[in-house]
Amino acid sequence: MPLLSIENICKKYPQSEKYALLDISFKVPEGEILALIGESGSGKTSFLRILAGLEHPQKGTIHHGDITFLDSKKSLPSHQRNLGMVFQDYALFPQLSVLENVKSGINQKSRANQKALETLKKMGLEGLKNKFPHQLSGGQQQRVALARALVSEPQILILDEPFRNLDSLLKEQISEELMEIIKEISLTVIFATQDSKDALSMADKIAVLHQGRLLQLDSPARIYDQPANPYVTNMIGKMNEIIATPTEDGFYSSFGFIADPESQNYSEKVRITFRPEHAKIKKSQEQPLNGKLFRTAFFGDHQVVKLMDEEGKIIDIKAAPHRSFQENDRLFFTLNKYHIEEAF
Ligand SMILES: Nc1ncnc2c1ncn2[C@@H]1O[C@H](COP(=O)(O)OP(=O)(O)OP(=O)(O)O)[C@@H](O)[C@H]1O
Repeated sequence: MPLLSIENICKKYPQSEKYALLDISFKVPEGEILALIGESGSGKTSFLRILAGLEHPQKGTIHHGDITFLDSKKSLPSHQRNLGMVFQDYALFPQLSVLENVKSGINQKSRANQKALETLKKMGLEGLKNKFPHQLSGGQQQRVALARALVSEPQILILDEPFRNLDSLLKEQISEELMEIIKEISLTVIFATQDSKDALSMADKIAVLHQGRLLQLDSPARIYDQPANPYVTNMIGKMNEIIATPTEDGFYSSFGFIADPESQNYSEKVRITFRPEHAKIKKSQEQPLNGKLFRTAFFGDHQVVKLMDEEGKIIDIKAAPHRSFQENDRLFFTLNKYHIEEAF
């Protein structure tokens, strides 16, 4: 089983004072889909380019099974790493037809035409084979770029923000197609994204990058439920935070009382954090927790209710889409799941 093993990658660009990547180490088992998530400038593209052999770090090693991609003595040329790549702007050759573009992804020239045609067919692109990139929509260009990346049957697929330029409908369609292909051929995939929803829904593991450092690498569920620190928490969806004071049988907060014998384990103020879906708006007013309705935001299949305390602090609660609320209403809620930690 070729395991992709990355150790201690450090990258600093000339004329830059900061490291773009600092001591990045992790492993990706064969067939796993890993999402690299981080805001702009966190180092995602730099990492993918190093993995692809297009950029060289100051330090670090990369092995794929028993093949050395990179160590202190050598760097295997990109075309010998058996990987496919799709970058943000697709990088299709404008002067080449779709067929020629896909053929350019094949190193071995024998049967190149036949292979390229087979790949185009598999991806439903056969009818476009004589068109040029400027005659294609963004979604079609994306598919051609993907066809070119897959035509050589790589073992690793690298995608840099593959859905950035696509509208949400097309994004869903292409990501589903991509998942099907990936499952069929058991590819190892590493994709960069700034969108936590893409990372959570598509990846087996998520690696969170911040200022060139790897903050957490975990399954989507663990990253979501047990973020390692406040940065990861905020990167992956909304997390509400309430500061509360422990008493004998619970916690007092600006949104009311949270009955919980756990409070006995705390003597100082605590931070109570919870996701919007872990609170529930109740019809009954006999709940100790409540807030004034500040605003609702409608998302089709759900709405987010924003409640405010007396000090103007706002929390988000997910609610069914059809429930109607009036601004300034006092709404009562319960907490189903939350995390407690010392506040200071
Ligand atoms: N060729 C370069 N020369 C100098 N600095 C660079 C170069 N490429 C990237 N950097 C710097 O390295 C850091 C990481 O950039 P990188 O492009 O890897 O981040 P990113 O997470 O991919 O961002 P984005 O999502 O905007 O593409 C940034 O501070 C960036 O300015």
